[in-house]
Amino acid sequence: MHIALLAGDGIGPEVTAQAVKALRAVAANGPQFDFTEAPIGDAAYDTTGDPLPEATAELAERADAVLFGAAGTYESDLRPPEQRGGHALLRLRKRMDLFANFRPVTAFPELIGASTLKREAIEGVDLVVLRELTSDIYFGTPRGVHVTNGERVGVNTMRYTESEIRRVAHAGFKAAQGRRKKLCSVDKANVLETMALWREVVTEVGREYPDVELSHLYVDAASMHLIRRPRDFDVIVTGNIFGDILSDAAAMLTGSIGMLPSASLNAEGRGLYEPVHGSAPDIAGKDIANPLASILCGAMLLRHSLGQPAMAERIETAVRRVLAEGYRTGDIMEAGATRLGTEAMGDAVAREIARLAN
Ligand SMILES: NC(=O)C1=CN([C@@H]2O[C@H](COP(=O)(O)OP(=O)(O)OC[C@H]3O[C@@H](n4cnc5c(N)ncnc54)[C@H](O)[C@@H]3O)[C@@H](O)[C@H]2O)C=CC1
Ligand SMILES: CC(C)CC(=O)C(=O)O
Ligand SMILES: [Mg+2]
Repeated sequence: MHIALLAGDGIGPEVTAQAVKALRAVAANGPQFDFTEAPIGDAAYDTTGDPLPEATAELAERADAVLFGAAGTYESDLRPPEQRGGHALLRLRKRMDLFANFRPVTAFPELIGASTLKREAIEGVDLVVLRELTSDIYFGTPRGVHVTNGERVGVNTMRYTESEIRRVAHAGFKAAQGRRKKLCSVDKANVLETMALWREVVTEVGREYPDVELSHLYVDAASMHLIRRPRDFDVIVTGNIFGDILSDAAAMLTGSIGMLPSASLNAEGRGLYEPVHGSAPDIAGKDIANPLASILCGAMLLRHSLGQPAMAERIETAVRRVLAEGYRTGDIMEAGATRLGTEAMGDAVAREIARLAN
């Protein structure tokens, strides 16, 4: 089984190295994985002039699955889009048609104390943000900056076609059917025509899933309810920009953004697995980033792309055990715990995986 490894920028290479460690540990007595590395983001732009070289895109398309780190830095974010590290990821998502981005938000009991929120609010939180990933204001045209009446005008276009909404809605209802059968669609239908269409189409699709309880929230209120009563949510389906923002907020229910993995899937079930966090330039190169989001991406990859649910579970159990033993990276540190660096946390998880195999 062939995994394309696109580590990218900042903490991307540090955390994906730990995910690879976990995947190698879990495969020690079973099918082996071949990893092929390829450049993406600033690292690729600096050497090839393109943040998404054609060879990288082709490798990602050919592989059984893609393990991605993070792309972009604050410097490259200010360049024209085609030179930005982060833009490379948008292009790859579009090219592979990875429209369904599943972002599970699980409050590990061991980490309740690491959250800034009250225990009563987050105990038992288990929800999924399903973010549409290939359309919306991130891709709509016209876009750009032009001069009108002597001043600069920035333009982006929020745009959704009916079929784009329909397919992600189906993915949301199906995901809810496999869970607690509740789907909350988040939009801004009171102000945006795009989002009025979103609500209409999700409601239509909902008629095909009478066993799923459908609710709707506006994104502003949803962000409040998500923090106030997170346990009420099962699956949240939303557009690209709202899902981007809501999932970072939801990360704090788990203690840290360093805990959130994600799977970006297309209609054929092909997937790219990426932590929800970015390249974190403020902590890059210091061996302090939390690798658990990336390691948990490895588990999602095994489950969704490689058909290895037992192996996926072994990685997840190992993560839980390491947390139960009191090991923490700085972002989830609490009194009485043992602080580990990125590498040491990866080693601890790999060790636990090996123990589980015996
Ligand atoms: N998927 C991707 O490749 C993404 C790339 N980006 C890019 O990353 C760069 C930084 O963006 P930010 O807005 O600062 O978001 P970020 O997610 O990289 O960092 C936000 C904050 O969370 C912390 N953090 C993130 N991941 C962590 C981890 N694993 N362990 C411990 N702490 C962690 C960082 O230190 C920082 O304080 C930008 O250039 C941005 O464009 C941002 C989001 C996603
Ligand atoms: C494409 C990324 C740079 C934007 C982001 O924050 C994300 O996809 O979560
Ligand atoms: Mg984001």
